Amino acid sequence: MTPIHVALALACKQTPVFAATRTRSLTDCYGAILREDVIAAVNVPSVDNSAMDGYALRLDDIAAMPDTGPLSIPVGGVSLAGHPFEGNIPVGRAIRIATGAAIPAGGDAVIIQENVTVNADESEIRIERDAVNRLRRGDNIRRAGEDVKAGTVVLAAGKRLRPQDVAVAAGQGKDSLVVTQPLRVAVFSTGDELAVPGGALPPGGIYDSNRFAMIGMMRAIGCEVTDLGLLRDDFDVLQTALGDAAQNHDVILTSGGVSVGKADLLKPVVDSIGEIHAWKLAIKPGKPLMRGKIGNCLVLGLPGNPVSVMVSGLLFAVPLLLHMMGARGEDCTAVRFNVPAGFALKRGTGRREWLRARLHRNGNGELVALPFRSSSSGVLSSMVWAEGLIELAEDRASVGQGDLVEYIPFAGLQAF
Ligand SMILES: Nc1nc2c(c(=O)[nH]1)N[C@H]1C(S)=C(S)[C@@H](COP(=O)(O)OP(=O)(O)OC[C@H]3O[C@@H](n4cnc5c(N)ncnc54)[C@H](O)[C@@H]3O)O[C@H]1N2
Ligand code: MOO
Repeated sequence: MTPIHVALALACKQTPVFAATRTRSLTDCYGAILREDVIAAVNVPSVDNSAMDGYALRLDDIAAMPDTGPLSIPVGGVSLAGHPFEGNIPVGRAIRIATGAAIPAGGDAVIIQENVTVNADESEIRIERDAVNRLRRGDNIRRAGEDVKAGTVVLAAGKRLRPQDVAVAAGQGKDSLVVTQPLRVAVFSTGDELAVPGGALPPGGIYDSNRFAMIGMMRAIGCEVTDLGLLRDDFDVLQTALGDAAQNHDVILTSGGVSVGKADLLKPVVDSIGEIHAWKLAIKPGKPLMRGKIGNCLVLGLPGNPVSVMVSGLLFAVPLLLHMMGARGEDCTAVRFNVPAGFALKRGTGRREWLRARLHRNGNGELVALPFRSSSSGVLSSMVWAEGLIELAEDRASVGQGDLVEYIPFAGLQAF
């Protein structure tokens, strides 16, 4: 059995980054993998501007005014966002200024309007002495380039584009970006005991749920999914289906049929028309995971148990596919943090294990991680109950109450 980090590193090494890219308009880029560096063309903000509604002042003029009592300063003009005050601030004057408006030449501080009193015809402001004393150079001024400096890389190739990333590209005047073309992923389930949802359930049967977990995970990472349905445990059926799918897909993702039973045909089928690279991982759940290739098409055979299909999908298939799409390291790995355990357990070592978990505030107001009542890989409702996973390293033999455990919130995984 191979540790998952070894298997994943090897799989990434043996799986080239998908070459096909395309230029998409910004609103079609959410969730896609950026394949170009975006270099800032302009400073943001483009000029020094005001962070607040108020009055732009020349502090040297103020220094030359009486140093006791309130100050009365005539208003010499207006600077609005999109309608700057032209020229220098006249000596001894203040300029009324709006948030986002350019600081007029000579202005070196903005006093917010709440801190001044304006006379009836708005021709003069009065500033109390304590407010005068608090004035500092640069107050409420956002400097040109303070957010983004022209010439710097604002988005690096390999980034999985979130709303803020797309927004920053827009802030640079871009209306499109070069992103990875969606991977074409064929998905199917295998198993004679399975019935298609919507149809009748034969005695002893079970509805095919795995396909819907797989399709959801693939869609969530931006793949173009072909749903190939449910296939019987039959060598010829599987060979034909896999062979056909490999012709026009980049990835085939299947569930079931990868263990060691007689009906577990995925491995011999892939062997007969392609190659097998690896098929047993030191993980729980999800141990019998098959990775292979038919022509140029990557084949991932996930184990049939419903929790196994999700856990191995989230922690192996998804990171591998993101790597294929050109995602950079941190966008392929799960976010995790240490939390005290609200439970205790002993376990056999050798496999990395994920418990379905939730964070819970205990009697002392402390946040602790709690596992689901069952760790069986057949209990899909555990995934519905859970809000994340507790990860136990291969060599961890026990967890005591209050010991730190690694917690991966579902939101920290890429397929949510
Ligand atoms: N002798 C051994 N038996 C098993 C081993 C082993 O090492 N030696 N590994 C176990 C582990 S761990 C897993 S995981 C499963 C994986 O087996 P398969 O991938 O071949 O999956 P199946 O046998 O087809 O199904 C397992 C289980 O999951 C249910 N299932 C399958 N597909 C679906 C679906 N689409 N929707 C809902 N449920 C599904 C199926 O009915 C079985 O109950 O093998 C163990 N056995
Ligand atoms: O690997 Mo199996 O997935 O433990 O149930």
